[in-house]
Amino acid sequence: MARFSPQQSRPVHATPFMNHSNTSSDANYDTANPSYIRKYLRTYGLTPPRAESYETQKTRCLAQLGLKNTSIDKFQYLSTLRKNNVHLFYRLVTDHLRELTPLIYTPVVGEACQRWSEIYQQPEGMYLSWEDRGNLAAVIANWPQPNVEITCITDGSRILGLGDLGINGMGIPIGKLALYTACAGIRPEATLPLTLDLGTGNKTLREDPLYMGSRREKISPEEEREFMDELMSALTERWPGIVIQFEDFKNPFPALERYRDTYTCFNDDIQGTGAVILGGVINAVKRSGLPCKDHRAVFLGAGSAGVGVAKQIVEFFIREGMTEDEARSCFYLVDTKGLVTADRGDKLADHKVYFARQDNAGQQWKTLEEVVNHVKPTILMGLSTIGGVFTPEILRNMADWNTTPIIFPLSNPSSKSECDFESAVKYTDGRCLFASGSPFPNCTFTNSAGETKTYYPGQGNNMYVFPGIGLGSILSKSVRVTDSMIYASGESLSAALTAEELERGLLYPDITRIREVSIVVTRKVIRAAQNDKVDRETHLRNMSDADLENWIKSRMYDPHTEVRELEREVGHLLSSLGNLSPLMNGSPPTRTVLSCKKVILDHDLSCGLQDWILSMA
Ligand SMILES: O=C([O-])CC(=O)C(=O)O
Ligand SMILES: [Mg+2]
Repeated sequence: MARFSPQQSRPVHATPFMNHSNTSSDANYDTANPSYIRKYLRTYGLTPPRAESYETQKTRCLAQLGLKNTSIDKFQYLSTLRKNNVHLFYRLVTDHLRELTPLIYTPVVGEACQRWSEIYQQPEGMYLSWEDRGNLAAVIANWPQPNVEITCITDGSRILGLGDLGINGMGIPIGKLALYTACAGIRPEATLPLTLDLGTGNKTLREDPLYMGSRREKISPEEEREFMDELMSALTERWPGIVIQFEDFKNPFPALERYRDTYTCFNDDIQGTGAVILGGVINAVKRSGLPCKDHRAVFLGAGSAGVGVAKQIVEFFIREGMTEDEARSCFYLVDTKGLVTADRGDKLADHKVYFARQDNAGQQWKTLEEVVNHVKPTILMGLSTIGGVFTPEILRNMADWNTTPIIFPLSNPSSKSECDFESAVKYTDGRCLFASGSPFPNCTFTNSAGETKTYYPGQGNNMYVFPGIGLGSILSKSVRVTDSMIYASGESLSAALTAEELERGLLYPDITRIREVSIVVTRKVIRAAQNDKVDRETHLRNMSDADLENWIKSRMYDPHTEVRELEREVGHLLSSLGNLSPLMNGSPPTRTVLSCKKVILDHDLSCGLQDWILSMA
């Protein structure tokens, strides 16, 4: 089926779902379409007469966005734009990544999720409930797009650092997949946002009359496993090879362990966050001038992200020549009970055991302050979801102990960040190497030597790697997402900075270059898949790096060329139609008849030759 068929464009839509934002159907009403395209699409007369340039459309959209007073108003405006004109939405986002990603993704998406049931306006993505078990394949069959390549799934049980938001977490899969499209060019209609309604432990939500999910308590882990087994097989049955990203599960380890060897899946919070921080840490360690073995890292937060990040850095230290034990001993994880030690007296969750300290000689440190004073770390990581917990005193101490303290407050959204950029710069006298999960503005600061400078924060957000992990897995047709593919995404990110970015002291590439960076990340992910022999698109193995990058680029959706694609398609159709008349004399070759038949069927043409051609084939 052609992408833009007249059938889809008829004002009477077959199902209400035809309008959801992951279809391109409403782009048929693009005010940029010239009149012959409108006639072909049968939308002529249904939009204002003038065919506009993108510049005009952009001016109008940005002006309208500027009239919205609150972040939620802006979020909703952009959601509606995505629904009404998906290509225009992505043109705007790719042209204004710095300004618009915070509105469609972290941090505003966090507020949108908190208020999802209140602000809900239109269907986007799929919701699957515990009540649907046994019938998941039938429900999934309702999704109107035939060629889904990637899905992002949440059960809403740990949305960013905001806790259990139940089905209100839907903003997250939608936001993540919008970045897959904007940053890595995965076609919008090839993405499926998926939220599982498996109950919620959030009593306030269960009692909220507007809450749109089921009122049950969260199902048991055994029930969840049964549901997930059915879901994984239903998804791959309908879309063989689909890439499955798990997101914001309260306990993400069981699903990852259970499915990582049998499905093309990964967990963004463990692996994506791990890889993106790896990328920033490689650069920060280099910048610090200290060898890996002299680093000591305190992690506040020993959940999925904390452990995921620490493990990626252990791998980096090992690759730099340390033994695994030496590498592991550089890490001090702190949870709500204090430093994670083997003899603390409580039963440690499985994922914490690897990092439990054995060298504490029976002593326990209960608070972050105590641990930090004991360890005097070179690296301070925040994955705790406790806003402001990196106090001025802790930051000052970090600056006393280190020439270039590495400070990464990674919790999202901004309100949960362990400190803001300005405080980090101020209390370390401008010497910190900084990255946060959510964006912060630049700041200008005069240090104790009287030098005034503009400082640029790093945004160590997984948006730098997950688009490339996803695209690399799709294009290489990987049967699994291996550890080396994840590592490669972070390592390639660290090497992607330009000379100018290094000069500015950045740890991550400028966000405006993210599409370019995603191509490099994708190439490295594909190469890692090839090394691990999990790729099924084996003809890519023999391509040079330059050819592979060009090929990746050629496979990426570019919202700016969509109108031209449509013009090409219609041009092709018109010339095919032009070829029909000579066929009336004598019997045409079968190949020509078949191609005409295809044109007719694809485009639902009702021309006079239709019956004749169909009868010949
Ligand atoms: O969504 C984000 O910005 C990063 C992330 O995965 C999380 O905080 O859970
Ligand atoms: Mg997440």
